[in-house]
Amino acid sequence: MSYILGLTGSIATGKSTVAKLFLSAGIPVVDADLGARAVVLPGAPGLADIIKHFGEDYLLPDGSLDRKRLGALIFSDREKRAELDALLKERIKDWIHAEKERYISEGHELIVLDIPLLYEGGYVDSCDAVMVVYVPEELQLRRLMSRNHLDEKEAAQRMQSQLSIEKKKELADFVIDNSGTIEETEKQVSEWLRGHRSV
Ligand SMILES: CC(C)(COP(=O)(O)OP(=O)(O)OC[C@H]1O[C@@H](n2cnc3c(N)ncnc32)[C@H](O)[C@@H]1O)[C@@H](O)C(=O)NCCC(=O)NCCS
Ligand SMILES: Nc1ncnc2c1ncn2[C@@H]1O[C@H](COP(=O)(O)OP(=O)(O)OP(=O)(O)O)[C@@H](O)[C@H]1O
Repeated sequence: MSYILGLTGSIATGKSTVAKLFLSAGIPVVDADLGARAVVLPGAPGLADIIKHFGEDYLLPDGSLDRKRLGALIFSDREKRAELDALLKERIKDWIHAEKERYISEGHELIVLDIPLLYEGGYVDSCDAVMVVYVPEELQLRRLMSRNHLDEKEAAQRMQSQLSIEKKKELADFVIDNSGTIEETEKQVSEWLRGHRSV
């Protein structure tokens, strides 16, 4: 039986950083953001749906999705975001499910599902437990502004498009505090692994 650990947080709290630590410990990670990109590749039905709904302005000259433009639209408009979610949700879910099943069939003892919208998207029942990567909101805002080169208003809008990190921390089975150094985060993940590797 595989143990399915859901890994989440809010935007820029450090999910990818923690996912890399699991990967380097040899644990398979299903990355929902990769799935979200796969379903809108040129030729994929997800991209056709987006263009039909939002228009050809959201295509780059090479035929790929203009992610920057679509991001600017959906992070500043709740209704548009709900429309995009409705177009992609099931396709992303199917992609995640297929990846999870592939790793289960390979007999992995522990499989991590790295899903930014794990709580919002209704993935809790797909996991045996959920780990939340936490930083206080003030630090989240600073890291998001710096990583994505956003001003404070744009970064705050993106944070508000998800359930707050404080709420996710309350819901979590396990919390990794990523407000210190990467080494401190690594220590918490190693400790968790020591306690759960043979679950
Ligand atoms: C709007 C898009 C094109 C912007 O692309 P961009 O390359 O700028 O951002 P990227 O995909 O790397 O996402 C960055 C982060 O934004 C957050 N995010 C993405 N989509 C959403 C959303 N619909 N609602 C809330 N937060 C979101 C996630 O934390 C994600 O990790 C893209 O985010 C997208 O297609 N979103 C819809 C798909 C989705 O729901 N993705 C989340 C996977 S569970
Ligand atoms: N412990 C840390 N110390 C300093 N910087 C960090 C730490 N952890 C992560 N970062 C930085 O913070 C930013 C956000 O981290 P990361 O990309 O892992 O977040 P994420 O939760 O995966 O984001 P997203 O929701 O957008 O996928 C990155 O620029 C990363 O390099």
